[in-house]
Amino acid sequence: MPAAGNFKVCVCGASGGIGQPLSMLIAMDSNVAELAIYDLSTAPVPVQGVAADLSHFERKCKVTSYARDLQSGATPSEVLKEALTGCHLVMVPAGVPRKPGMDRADLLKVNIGIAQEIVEACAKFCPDAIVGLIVNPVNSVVPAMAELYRRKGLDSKKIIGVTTLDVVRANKFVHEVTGAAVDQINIPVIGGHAGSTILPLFSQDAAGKTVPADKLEALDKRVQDAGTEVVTAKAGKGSATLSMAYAGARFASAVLSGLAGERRTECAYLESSVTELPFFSQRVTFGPKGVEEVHPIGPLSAHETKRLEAVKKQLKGEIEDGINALPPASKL
Ligand SMILES: NC(=O)C1=CN([C@@H]2O[C@H](COP(=O)(O)OP(=O)(O)OC[C@H]3O[C@@H](n4cnc5c(N)ncnc54)[C@H](O)[C@@H]3O)[C@@H](O)[C@H]2O)C=CC1
Ligand SMILES: O=C([O-])CC(=O)C(=O)O
Repeated sequence: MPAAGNFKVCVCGASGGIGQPLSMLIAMDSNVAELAIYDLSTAPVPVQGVAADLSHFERKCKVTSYARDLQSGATPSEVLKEALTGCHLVMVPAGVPRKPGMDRADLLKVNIGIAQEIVEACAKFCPDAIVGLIVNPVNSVVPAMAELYRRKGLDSKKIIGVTTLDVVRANKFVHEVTGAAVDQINIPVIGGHAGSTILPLFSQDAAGKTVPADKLEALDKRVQDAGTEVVTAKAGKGSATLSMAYAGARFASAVLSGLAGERRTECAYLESSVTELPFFSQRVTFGPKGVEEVHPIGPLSAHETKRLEAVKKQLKGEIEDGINALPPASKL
């Protein structure tokens, strides 16, 4: 593993609403020496233009771009070979966002194919890299892509769903209710990343514990519905992009710091044995080899214990939906 400051990162879907600000924040991370960005030639902004723009930062990071022209017949693997070779971390915000009235699960059919072509290329060209999947529905896409890695004999714990935005939101909302310093709040959010599968553990944080009992349920519900709050406010023009880029950069920074030997802990969704479900989001410590420790859930309040049962019920079905949506092994 290279020393701190010498990592290569690829962002796939870099011209999109999340991809552009995420690429910007990653290019500013002092651990990143090279940033490769990838998108389709049909993206609203040419990815070459995003790279030209990013390459003017007064930062050491070298930025390269890769566009897949759908007319040329080039496969994702052909275009991604150079982008992915030597990568330590691949972030994937490529995919379709939801519109008002849709659930994240409605995106599975289209987004699983997008995730698959990128993850297949990661398996070929950077099988040891951590792959951070932002693309929705995280609850289903991550199990499917981890299964794809497993079938290829690769480490399925390299495939990680980015749920950091749920923690970021829970921290901000607790700050608003309690007035506690926002940088002192760290609410673990466990379970999954859709509706009632999102379970903030207010009882495990000093400020979270002080939320008045009569406000707890509404706060829990607000964290669950925060994505929809943004989708509704954007009125058909997309979902959270800026807060997601902020959260994605926080996740990327934790992974790269860990690889550099400075261990960091974040909540993340991956293959897990902390519950009877095969995939779950919980606190994870990133170290020099990637995922170093998957932490147990810890003590829960009565409200959280009750909610956990509902989380498991919904998440179980969404994990199965993802794995069932993956083409049979022979077609991979
Ligand atoms: N995990 C989380 O907490 C969150 C996840 N999301 C998800 O992130 C995804 C992206 O959202 P936005 O950036 O707002 O969408 P967007 O439409 O603004 O950008 C998506 C980008 O992906 C590119 N793309 C599409 N198909 C591709 C392919 N086959 N190969 C490479 N690039 C491809 C598009 O050209 C576009 O530039 C959505 O699925 C959304 O639901 C959004 C917010 C939070
Ligand atoms: O709500 C959406 O569709 C996007 C998302 O995952 C979020 O903002 O948490």
